[in-house]
Amino acid sequence: MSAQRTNGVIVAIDGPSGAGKSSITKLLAKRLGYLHIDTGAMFRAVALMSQRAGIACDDDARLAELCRGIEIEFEREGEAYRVLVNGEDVSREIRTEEVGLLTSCISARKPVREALLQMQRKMGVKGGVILEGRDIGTVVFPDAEVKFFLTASAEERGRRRYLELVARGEAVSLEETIEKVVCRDRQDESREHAPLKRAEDAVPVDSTAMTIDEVLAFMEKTVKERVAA
Ligand SMILES: Nc1ncnc2c1ncn2[C@@H]1O[C@H](COP(=O)(O)OP(=O)(O)OP(=O)(O)O)[C@@H](O)[C@H]1O
Ligand SMILES: Nc1ccn([C@H]2C[C@H](O)[C@@H](COP(=O)(O)O)O2)c(=O)n1
Repeated sequence: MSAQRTNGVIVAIDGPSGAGKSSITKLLAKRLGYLHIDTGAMFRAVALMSQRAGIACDDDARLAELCRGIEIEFEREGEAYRVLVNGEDVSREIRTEEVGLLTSCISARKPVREALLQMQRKMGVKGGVILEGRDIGTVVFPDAEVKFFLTASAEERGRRRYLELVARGEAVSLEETIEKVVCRDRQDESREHAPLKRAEDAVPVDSTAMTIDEVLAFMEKTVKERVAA
C-alpha cells in the first residue's frame, strides 16, 4: 500500500447501470468504516447544473467553465449521504429520469470527465474509500488496491430497476425498462472517453443469481484478504 494511503485502501466498484453498485457500496462502506463516493451522483450533479444554466450537452467550453465553478460534496446523513452542489442539497433532483438521460450525454464530454477525475482523485487519494462508477479501476484509480467489476444480466438489471421505479410509483413497463438499461450500457461502453470496461485486475462479480447479502459477503471477504496480504 502506498505511503499516501493513510486512511486505508482504495476499493473500486465499477459496472453497468442497475448492477447493484450503490446498494453494495453503501453496505460495504458501513462494514469497513470507509467513505462511500458515488461518482455517478457527481456526473448527475453536473448534468443538473448544466440543465439549470441552459448549457447544451455538447458545449464543451461552457461545460468546462461550469465545472470550474462548482463544488460537489457528500454529507453523511445517518447511514446515507446527501449530495451537495455549492452547498445546495440536490440528492433528490439528480435522481430523476430526465437528469439520468441528460447525464448519459454529459458524462461523455471530455471537459466534464477531466474535471470530475481531479475531484474524485482528491477525495480518495488518502484511502479508506470505496468509489463506485464506470471507470474507477481503469482511469480514476488504476492503482486501487481492490477492484471489482459488478454486473448482472441486462434482463435482471432491468427487472431490478423496474421494481425500484414501480416502488416509487412510476408507471413503467418491464420491457421498456430493460430496453433503457441496454441503451445506457451501449452509451457507457461505446463512448470515446473513459468507456465502461472491466479493468484487467478487477474481480468480476456476476450478481444475476446472487442476493445483495451474498455479493456483500464475497466483497467484504475479498477486501479483508487483500488488506491482510
Ligand atoms: N443482487 C441483487 N439482487 C436483487 N436486487 C438487487 C441486487 N443488487 C441490487 N439490487 C437492487 O437493484 C436496484 C438497483 O441497484 P443499485 O441502484 O444499487 O444499482 P447501481 O449499479 O448503483 O445502478 P446505477 O449505476 O444505475 O445507479 C436496487 O433496487 C437494488 O436494491
Ligand atoms: N464514474 C462514472 C460514473 C457514472 N458515469 C455515468 C454513467 C451514467 O450514464 C451516469 C449516471 O451514473 P449512475 O448514477 O447511473 O451510476 O453517469 C460515468 O460515466 N462515470
